[in-house]
Amino acid sequence: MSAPAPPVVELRGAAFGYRGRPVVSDVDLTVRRGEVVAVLGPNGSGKTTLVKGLLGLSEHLSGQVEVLGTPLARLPDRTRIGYVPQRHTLVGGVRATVAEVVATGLLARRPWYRPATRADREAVLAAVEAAGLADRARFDVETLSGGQQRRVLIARALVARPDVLLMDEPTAGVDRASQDVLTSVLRRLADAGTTMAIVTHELSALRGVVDRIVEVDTGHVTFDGTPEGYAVHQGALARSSGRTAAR
Ligand SMILES: Nc1ncnc2c1ncn2[C@@H]1O[C@H](COP(=O)(O)OP(=O)(O)OP(=O)(O)O)[C@@H](O)[C@H]1O
Repeated sequence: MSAPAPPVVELRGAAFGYRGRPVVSDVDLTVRRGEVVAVLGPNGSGKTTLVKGLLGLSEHLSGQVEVLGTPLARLPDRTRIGYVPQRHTLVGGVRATVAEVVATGLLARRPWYRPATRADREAVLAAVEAAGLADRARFDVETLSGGQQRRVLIARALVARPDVLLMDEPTAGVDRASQDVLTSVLRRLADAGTTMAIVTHELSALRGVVDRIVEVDTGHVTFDGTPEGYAVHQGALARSSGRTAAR
């Protein structure tokens, strides 16, 4: 058997929250290179707080958090983590093309006043293409659908070639056809070996994309295993509560 891939994200007894109050706690979680993990759970269970904790956007209150072997607080380069936030589209007063918005994903590495290099432009085109938007690169983002705008945000997160991509409900709130396109983009990224943690309520949209499921309930990880194992876990829960398993 080959050795397991190296961990990209490693949490041991970690707690995250706001203003000193934990929302998620006792989290033990290892995400290895190339894994695609779905983070599931009821509304308000702490999924977003957990993901934001890896970005320094919620407070890290206790336990160990390492990204690529470096404690989070000492991580020198946050562009190693890509992030697609929840419920965001790009409407607003600023007019910009798809390529321009995606290029802003490189600004954390390159100050705005230094001209873009050829490598930067190639990285932008590669990210736009990975998001299935090659034919829209020169379009104003405000002319795009909500699902296409979501893909612009995925491209913006990808352009700095992060070691792990964190996404908060990437398929929520878009119509079925856009959801299918988003799913195929995520599948291509997974096939290319992109490490991803995806918060979602729509596991069915990610069938065949995720290879592991982490369930968060009332601030704790209550399941961590394969999609098949999760189906068994849900069935057992339904039986123990006297309900028939949802089909
Ligand atoms: N900025 C904040 N300050 C204080 N409390 C917050 C903040 N953001 C979220 N919370 C609280 O943390 C708890 C968990 O919220 P969180 O958004 O992490 O849950 P979630 O599982 O992602 O929910 P959903 O599925 O609805 O997005 C909630 O009680 C929420 O009110």
